[in-house]
Amino acid sequence: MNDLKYLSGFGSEFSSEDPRCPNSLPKSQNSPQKCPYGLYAEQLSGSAFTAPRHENKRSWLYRIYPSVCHKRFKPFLKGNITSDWDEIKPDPNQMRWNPFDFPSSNEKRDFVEGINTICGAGDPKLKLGLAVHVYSCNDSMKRRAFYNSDGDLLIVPQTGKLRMKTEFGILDVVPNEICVIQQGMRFSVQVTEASRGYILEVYGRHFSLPDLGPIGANGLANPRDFLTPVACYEDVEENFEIVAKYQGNLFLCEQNHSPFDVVAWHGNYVPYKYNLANFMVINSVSFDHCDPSIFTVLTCQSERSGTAVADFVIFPPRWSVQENTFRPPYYHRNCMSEFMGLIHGRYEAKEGGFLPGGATLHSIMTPHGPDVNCFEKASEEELKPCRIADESQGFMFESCLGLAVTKWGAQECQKLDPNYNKCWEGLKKNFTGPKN
Ligand SMILES: O=C(O)Cc1cc(O)ccc1O
Ligand SMILES: [Fe+2]
Repeated sequence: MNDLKYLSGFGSEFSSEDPRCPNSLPKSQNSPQKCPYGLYAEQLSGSAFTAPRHENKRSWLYRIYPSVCHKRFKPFLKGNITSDWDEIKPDPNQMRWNPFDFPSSNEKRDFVEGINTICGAGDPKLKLGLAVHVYSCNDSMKRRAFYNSDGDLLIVPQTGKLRMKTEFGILDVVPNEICVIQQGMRFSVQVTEASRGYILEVYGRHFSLPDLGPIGANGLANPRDFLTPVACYEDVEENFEIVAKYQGNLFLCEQNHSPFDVVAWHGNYVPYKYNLANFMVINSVSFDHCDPSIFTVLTCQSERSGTAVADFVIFPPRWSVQENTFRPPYYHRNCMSEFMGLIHGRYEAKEGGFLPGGATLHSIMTPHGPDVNCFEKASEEELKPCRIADESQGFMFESCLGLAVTKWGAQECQKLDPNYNKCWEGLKKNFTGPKN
């Protein structure tokens, strides 16, 4: 199973049949009196039935058993997932986390047990807001599947390949790729080594591609580079656990068959992956530093136009050519929250201290920008065309909401770097004008 097949496109109407059951998709209707091969028809709705056509999302799944064939849910008390944003007092300080730990080798932890919430805002009950989590695991989910009833998960692996077995088929996701598993979709994560990464969860709308405006019809993340799996069922009648995240808490129920029993499906509500190396980078070729929104891969919009509950932005390898310009990120204060992670390499504004597998949070209006070394180097360097962020990939989850840090993020993970502010302490006074 190494040559997985994928369907290409973003937001397309796809259809897929497992080749072991030709003609398993009903023709020209969704719900025939009897489905081919004795399958059950089941609709998975990702939008209100009545949502406008351009936002209307649903898929039809043709499966061996309908999903309702399961026992009752009970609380599942593992990991540190939460949507309680009042665990600790607010703290506007710049925050930097050292790389998060892998599980110790004498402990077995699967993906769902290994999710820890760092920060977030809003309420899954109101379908508004987001959460940022990190995961760290060393065991595959065996006869266990997970689904999130609270929203969509954008998963950013940092170490280790994830084999995402979903109801729609199988996706392999390696570091420098991302995947999105949308609300309600069942999946199971298989790993082959200690694995770690980041998760952006959005409670409200689904992710969309940013508008391109004057860029034109092509560029940034192109729709054809988004890949969706093909139908691949298993007919296994054994005990399976279904873990659900519901209103910020985990629950577990059992059933006597595999949830990955979908023989055929069609629709526009699907899981997908994207390779960040396919991002077509657009940037300034004259002077000045573009705002990082120019690197937006996916956005989850709020009701306010042009304002995101969460943007997923990357800092990809590229040429830097601006003339007469301080080329790294400018010093700034932002009305948005900025959570950053590093997949590999180094981030141009902070060559030390911000490490792969770690993170930073610069909260609303909290000042930040290049560290002392970066400022001094970039103020003096000869402005030849040069590659930046080569062999590197940083990213940002940027949100219009104020993010609260959880108890795990602030205390229990023990990764906060108390010396983060020192990186700006040596900034000198270079002022040459009169005193008053
Ligand atoms: O703070 C950061 O490092 C992220 C960032 C990058 C950039 O190029 C411009 C603004 C910005 O917030
Ligand atoms: Fe910033």
